[in-house]
Amino acid sequence: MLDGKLITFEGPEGAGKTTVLAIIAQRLKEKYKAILVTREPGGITISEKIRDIILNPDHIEMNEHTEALLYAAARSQHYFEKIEPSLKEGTLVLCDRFIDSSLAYQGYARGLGIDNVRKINSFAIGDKLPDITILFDLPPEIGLSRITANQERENNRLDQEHLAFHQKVREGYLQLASKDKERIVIIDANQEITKVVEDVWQALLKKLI
Ligand SMILES: Nc1ncnc2c1ncn2[C@@H]1O[C@H](COP(=O)(O)OP(=O)(O)OP(=O)(O)O)[C@@H](O)[C@H]1O
Ligand SMILES: Cc1cn([C@H]2C[C@H](O)[C@@H](COP(=O)(O)O)O2)c(=O)[nH]c1=O
Repeated sequence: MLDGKLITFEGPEGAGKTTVLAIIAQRLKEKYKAILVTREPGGITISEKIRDIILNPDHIEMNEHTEALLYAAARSQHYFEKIEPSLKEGTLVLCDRFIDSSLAYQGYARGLGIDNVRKINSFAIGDKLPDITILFDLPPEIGLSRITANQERENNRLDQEHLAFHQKVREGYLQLASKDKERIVIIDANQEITKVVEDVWQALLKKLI
């Protein structure tokens, strides 16, 4: 059996990743038998528990090294318990955030250094990278205003960071994309949702054919 593919959805807060991923997953189900939708940090019991620790807004004392290590620990368990076995069964895995979040948030915006965060992740999951990454790009103030308007969304510890931090996250992502044009496709997320969905769909079709 052919191995599946790992497709990751990345971008700053409120970029529309989760909303668009759900619509794209529905469409892909018409073409592919096996689709798995998952997320980071989380996706399985242990990693969801780590998520609760990392994102708890009361944990303001968490230092940036602990934060980076916890994201990597959650990823290791998620990858080996859920993602890798699914890929081996030929499943198309759609993951809401993955390693590029750690590189952009912890490596670039927190200032730990992209290479240091790569090393932690290399210990956690080896040299695994997504096959395709969709990067939702938009000015952070627009993403943040979207999540503030969404009453149902829980406010997490990273949402509370100042605008300059979220601007750095965006810069970090764009820097990663400029160095890996083959894997990372930038989508303008500051458009009507239907247009964003269509752009993501076309990008995926091109890569999956
Ligand atoms: N293109 C869009 N235009 C306007 N509003 C949007 C658009 N895409 C998503 N939204 C709205 O913005 C909010 C955030 O969307 P969503 O949760 O999908 O983003 P996200 O990238 O997953 O965010 P986060 O990573 O912060 O959880 C939701 O209320 C959603 O309905
Ligand atoms: C995987 C990962 C995530 N983050 C940050 C990005 C967000 O602020 C939260 C996750 O919340 P979401 O609503 O599920 O998007 O965690 C990070 O900093 N580093 C990572 O590796």
